[in-house]
Amino acid sequence: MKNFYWFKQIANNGKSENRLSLGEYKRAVSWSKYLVSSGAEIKGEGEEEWGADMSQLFIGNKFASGRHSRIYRGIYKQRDVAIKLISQPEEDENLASMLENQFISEVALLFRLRHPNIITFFAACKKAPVFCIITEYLAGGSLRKYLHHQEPHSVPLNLVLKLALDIARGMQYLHSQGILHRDLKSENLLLGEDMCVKVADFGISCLESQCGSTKGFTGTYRWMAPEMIKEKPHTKKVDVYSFGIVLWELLTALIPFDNMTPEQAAFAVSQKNARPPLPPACPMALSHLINKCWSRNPDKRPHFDKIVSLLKSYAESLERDPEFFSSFKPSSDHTFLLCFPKCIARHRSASIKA
Ligand SMILES: Nc1ncnc2c1ncn2[C@@H]1O[C@H](COP(=O)(O)OP(=O)(O)OP(=O)(O)O)[C@@H](O)[C@H]1O
Repeated sequence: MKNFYWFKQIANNGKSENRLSLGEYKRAVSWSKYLVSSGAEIKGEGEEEWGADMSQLFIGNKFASGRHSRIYRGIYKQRDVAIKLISQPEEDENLASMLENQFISEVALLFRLRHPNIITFFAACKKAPVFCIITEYLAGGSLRKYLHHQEPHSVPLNLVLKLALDIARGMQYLHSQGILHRDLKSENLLLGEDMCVKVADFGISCLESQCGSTKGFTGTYRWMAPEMIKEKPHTKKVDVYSFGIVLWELLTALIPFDNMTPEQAAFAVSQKNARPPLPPACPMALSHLINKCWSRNPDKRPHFDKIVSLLKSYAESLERDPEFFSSFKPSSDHTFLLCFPKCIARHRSASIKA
């Protein structure tokens, strides 16, 4: 009875497409029985703050999967939510304890984050071997899915800048909180209303003061900074590298290194300093920024504060003048990012005089 109550379908006016298939229902029940049997029991560090009130949770369809998770739509306290269920495998103790640690760390980080470009966390529940994380549901799906449906090189520049600015603002906030994301990629960027992007999936994120080695992490090589591929000590700048790759994705709508396996891409990036090819039509200002972001030397990569002010000025300039990018050429020296946005103001007054 309790199971039935907990897994009450999302009604949606009784439309059949919102019903769980028998297989999905059985799987959901099998993963959830542990949660249900614990009721709304509150245990463990911090759980009194983030522990879900199970009587308010309704699970609907499974709509996505991660490597060790299944993501369901649902309703929590009358809000549309996504429920990530993570199940520990019985047969692999190491993986089970890694997943538990990831869950604890993801919840602890999400709990303290509040920003329009970061996914909103509502609650979580923990009853080994199943854990759940309840967040706002973002109807637009992942940025990767969106790009997959676009023709290559077809996303308009004003949209590229808007999306990039949302991501950069989310990352600027994250870094201001002393947090490294470490798995920034288009799959972990979700689209909400009005094409607003939100950063999600904090499974391998860490507080800068506590980031240990990445040994054993299965991050995503195509987006991964060379120092992280080499399992060397790393800083916030690993996210700036990944942001450079995401910016390239926005401009091309392609998957980075799609002619290589992830391992080949990792080798090419870390050993041969390979990067995805910049499209010939890429505005020089953006190729300059991307090149800075994915520099081999982390110190040469700009901070998100700089990236945000740069993208904001580009977006404003493009709105005022649709030809802005064809005339604007950033200086190739390293002072460009440092003197920005004065450089743009100087450039604009020079071109007005000319
Ligand atoms: N809140 C949400 N709203 C809409 N879609 C979501 C939401 N959360 C997750 N998704 C979808 O589910 C996919 C997987 O989610 P997520 O990355 O959080 O799972 P994961 O287990 O950490 O995956 P992996 O470890 O394999 O990267 C996302 O790429 C996205 O398509």
